[in-house]
Amino acid sequence: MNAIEVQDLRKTFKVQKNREGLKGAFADLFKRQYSEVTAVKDISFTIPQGEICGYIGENGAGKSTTIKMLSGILVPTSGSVSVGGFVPYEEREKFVQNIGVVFGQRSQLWWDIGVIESFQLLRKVYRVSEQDFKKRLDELVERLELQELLNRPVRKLSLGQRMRCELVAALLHNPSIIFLDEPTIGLDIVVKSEIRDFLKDMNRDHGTTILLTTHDLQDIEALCSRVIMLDDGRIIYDGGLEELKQRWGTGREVQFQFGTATKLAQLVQWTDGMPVSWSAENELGAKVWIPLELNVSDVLARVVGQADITDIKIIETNTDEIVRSIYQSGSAEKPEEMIAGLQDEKEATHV
Ligand SMILES: Nc1ncnc2c1ncn2[C@@H]1O[C@H](COP(=O)(O)OP(=O)(O)OP(=O)(O)O)[C@@H](O)[C@H]1O
Repeated sequence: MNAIEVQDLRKTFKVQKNREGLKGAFADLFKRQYSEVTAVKDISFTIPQGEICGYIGENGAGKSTTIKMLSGILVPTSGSVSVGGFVPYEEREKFVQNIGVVFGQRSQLWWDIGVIESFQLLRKVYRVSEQDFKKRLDELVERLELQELLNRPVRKLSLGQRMRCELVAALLHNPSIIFLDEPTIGLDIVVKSEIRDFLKDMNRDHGTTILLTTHDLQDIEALCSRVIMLDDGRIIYDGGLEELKQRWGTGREVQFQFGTATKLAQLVQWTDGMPVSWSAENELGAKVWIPLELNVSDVLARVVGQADITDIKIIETNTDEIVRSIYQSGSAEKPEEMIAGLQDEKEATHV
């Protein structure tokens, strides 16, 4: 069953124009002028129950606007949306029982009261029984190690502590679908990794569907098998992360450490006839760039056994680099000149 179904979804905002100068301000009093901004342009996708899907794009691409329509905060201009079998903006009361939302840049906890009191208030909002609430809270508090924090006012929590509490707040009513809008923003690497582990466990143990927007591609690598990429309100890629890397990756780099001095000319000779490029900082270390069409093992076979190798490292094209190139081109179709451009960039760093 699909947890989320989106068909030709569009959102246009009417933005008031402010005319310049005193005369303009005066004219605005009598006749307002408006322009339109279309943040989401007829997008369609479905997400099956139990999937973790990354939703990425540059600033202003339309990610938050989509999440707001999916969570019932905004009414679409056109198109249809169904989440957990409900139309979010029409059947709000029933709908919210089934979803959880975390906006990393905003809090749903009350600033001046103890964390546990915010949770109690949310229990009432979501109409969770005392018994279910206690069971769920105990589980979440133990898993996220929040025991010490429950009686502190939210304003006295660190960002990492607050974010862990935000997750509990969004999950107290045991929703089957959660929307996370930049849940790791501003967090240190340790808290980021704790939150990723927690989300992974929750998805595995409860089959929770997760739609995650983030600018941190490590969140995507750690959690998502699928990624939807948005550019200027349109979907430019929807598919596997591995597939994206394969489609856009230009090759791999293999780094060698040698036990005894090995000349660059010797390495070049061993791989003679192969379209690879070698570079070396000294005679005890060298790296080779291998294009995708060539097997790494074929190159290794030429070197291993001949050279005195103490260490080998294989480095795939970095995901950040791939995604940056796609954002820049505005399309996930791989234009030949883009490949050539990336290749030139790579080759500039190799001899
Ligand atoms: N309430 C609004 N009124 C007018 N324009 C808006 C409104 N909300 C968003 N927009 C515009 O819609 C576009 C998409 O914004 P949105 O916040 O959805 O992008 P985003 O991908 O979430 O960006 P970011 O990564 O910066 O959060 C932007 O041009 C933004 O200025």
